[in-house]
Amino acid sequence: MVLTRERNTLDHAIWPATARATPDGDVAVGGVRLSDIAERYGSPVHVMDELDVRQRCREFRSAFPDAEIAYAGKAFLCRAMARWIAEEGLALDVCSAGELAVARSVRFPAERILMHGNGKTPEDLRAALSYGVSRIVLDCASEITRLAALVSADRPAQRVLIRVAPGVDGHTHPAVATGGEDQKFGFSLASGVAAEAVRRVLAQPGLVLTGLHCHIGSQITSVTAYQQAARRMADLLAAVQDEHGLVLPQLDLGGGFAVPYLRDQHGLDPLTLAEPLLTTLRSACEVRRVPMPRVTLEPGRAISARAGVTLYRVLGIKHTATGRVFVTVNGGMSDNPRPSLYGARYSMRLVGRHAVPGHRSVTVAGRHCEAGDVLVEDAELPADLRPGDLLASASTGAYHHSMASNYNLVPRPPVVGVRAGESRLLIRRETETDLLLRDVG
Ligand SMILES: Cc1ncc(COP(=O)(O)O)c(C=O)c1O
Ligand SMILES: N[C@@H](CCCC[NH3+])C(=O)O
Repeated sequence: MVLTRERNTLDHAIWPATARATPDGDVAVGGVRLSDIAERYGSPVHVMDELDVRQRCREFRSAFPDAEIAYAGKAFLCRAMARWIAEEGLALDVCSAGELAVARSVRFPAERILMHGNGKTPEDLRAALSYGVSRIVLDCASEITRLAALVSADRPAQRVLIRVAPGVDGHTHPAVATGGEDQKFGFSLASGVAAEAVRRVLAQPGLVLTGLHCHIGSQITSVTAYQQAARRMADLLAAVQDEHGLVLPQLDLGGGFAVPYLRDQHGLDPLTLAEPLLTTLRSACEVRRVPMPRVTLEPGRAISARAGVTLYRVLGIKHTATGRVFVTVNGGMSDNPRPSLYGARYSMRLVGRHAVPGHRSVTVAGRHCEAGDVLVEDAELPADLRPGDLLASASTGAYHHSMASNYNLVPRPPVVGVRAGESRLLIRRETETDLLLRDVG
């Protein structure tokens, strides 16, 4: 069997750190063959490379040694992930009582948890207070009074940050752009609403303002956008110092650092960002005569995306009258909604066997009842692809399982962790019994 080198290599920009192509056409991640994982746990199945996650955590910590790195749990959270994050010394950003429940179940240190959300419910706030999370990031005026009312007189004041909309364009997909004025997150800096939020928080005895926060969006490649946000936030730090004589010790610049999903795409790695961002912030603080605050960063995707691989079985191959070839797999928009939500592009690779030479461009479609349920529009796959073959999609560790749905009442796939030649179930496959449990009518 002849295989070109190009097709048998793995691009580690998008595949997990431990991924290796095996001589017989398979891929091993964490020392475990993907075809063995599909055999043992069924498909579709998400695979998470523990070492990849840990390495990404270490890269952030060494690029920003003085900063707090808070993993954004919305990208992917389960108990094992929360333990890895805690062990690597990161903090955790949660944005619901549900995410907090996972953190709580592994006793993630409350001192290292921040709670976010533009619409936190009273239940979210109560859960945060009851676990004693170190900071709650306030996002709208009514939340200031709601939280203050929940903080009882006999407990210590709650530390809070204020989320600011800094008016920065991160040049990303509109659905995940959160730095500008015309979106739902935060208090506007330009209109003075953020400065008014500071006044309101300072008037609440149950709340202690410890800093400011902004998050300009997700999948951002521009260092300049982060620099601009840092300057604008330094403006507000200075304004708070001037008006209230208050030095805020923390500045949370959010997450959003891009990762590549295809070999020709660019990401924004922590080492590239660190020096220009911190230099900009330091000099902005100097010019405005405010002390340099402690920086927090909140990477989600940049920690977990590349650790993930999703495996699918080919169910059928269809040739349309227009000449298009559809390869239908046993998953789709319920385990990966990103192509239909953002037009996100992915790769697909045959694993588990060698193909005879010869590739063609095909559309990999999901099993859901939507014409738009397409995972990859233009996958280069072997011409001898057949039903039963196993396909692997790389960079699926962030915003896949966490955004999965039960559309068409298809149970959500399991998540399997791999490390040092061993695999273990982290989240089991959802069953029809699970689905029926909620249906109590
Ligand atoms: C407040 C906040 N922090 C951090 C993140 C993590 O974003 P990303 O996964 O793009 O790093 C998000 C999501 O965009 C967010 O809303
Ligand atoms: N869900 C988005 C990112 C949103 C980040 C959360 N604020 C994605 O899949 O790219």
